[in-house]
Amino acid sequence: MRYGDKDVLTGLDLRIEPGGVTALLGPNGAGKTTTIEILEGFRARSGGTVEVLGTDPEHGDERWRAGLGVVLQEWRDNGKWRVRELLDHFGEYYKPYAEPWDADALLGLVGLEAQAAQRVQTLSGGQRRRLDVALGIIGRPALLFLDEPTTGFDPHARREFHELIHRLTDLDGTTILLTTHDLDEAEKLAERIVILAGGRIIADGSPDALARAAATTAEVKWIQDGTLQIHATEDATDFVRKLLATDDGAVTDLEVHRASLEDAYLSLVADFEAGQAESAVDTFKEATA
Ligand SMILES: Nc1ncnc2c1ncn2[C@@H]1O[C@H](COP(=O)(O)OP(=O)(O)OP(=O)(O)O)[C@@H](O)[C@H]1O
Repeated sequence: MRYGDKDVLTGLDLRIEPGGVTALLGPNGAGKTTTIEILEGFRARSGGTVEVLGTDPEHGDERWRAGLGVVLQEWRDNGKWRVRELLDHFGEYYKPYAEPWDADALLGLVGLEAQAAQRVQTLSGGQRRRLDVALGIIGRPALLFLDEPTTGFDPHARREFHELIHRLTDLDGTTILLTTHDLDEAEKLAERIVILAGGRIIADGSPDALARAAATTAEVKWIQDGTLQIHATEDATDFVRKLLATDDGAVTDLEVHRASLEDAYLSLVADFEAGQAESAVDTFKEATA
């Protein structure tokens, strides 16, 4: 994908099997929204091949679109509608292609029964987001896209939303692709995490596999002659053994810190924000290779 003369996605190669939750993770501006907009058929790509539910999104017809659920980052339309009426109305659109959710059953699923008769514009942020999800799944999509679904949520609303996502994945075998820049959220929700940075995928795997891969580098810190020393090593035990064998008592305050996936990811984001995209990607890849 290229905007003007700026390449935003370069060589992104991704295949997602049906079922489960995949999180597309990456720092601000990594290209997550661009990627899912291309997959949703909302944005024309500059090149490459894309197939979603067996169809090129650029040529997807209404039947194809009815198989997708889309929850965009933010939208504020339909404020005057009442919640249940809006769901009934949207459900009608799906009838030629699918048996849509019954509005009341769906309100129960997303926890908005008490707001059924309320106008959309009077909902809280978290309630509005749950309505967005209800609208996204009302046609029982095979594939649901969620773009940064919990941005702006307080911790309680975030936890409730995570429970909702878990309930959804148990239903109808819905496949979910969500974007987030919150690693913690990705680890909680997804079976697979795909990290996008610098226009390409720099890590791809289960949260456990990525965490194990990232934990290979350890940081050893100590004070010697009043000066803080830091050394990164893959074999901390061997390094420490050699250090202490030669220290003559000058080494104090020895600490070994094993890098977590979060450490590797946070340093990637910090380097990105400092404009050091290339070296950030290389360091992260070394840590998770
Ligand atoms: N319509 C556009 N025209 C020009 N550049 C764009 C356009 N849309 C996005 N970009 C640029 O493309 C890059 C990727 O943007 P995108 O919104 O896909 O990132 P993102 O990973 O979703 O970021 P965020 O986490 O901030 O939402 C950014 O550098 C952005 O400035």
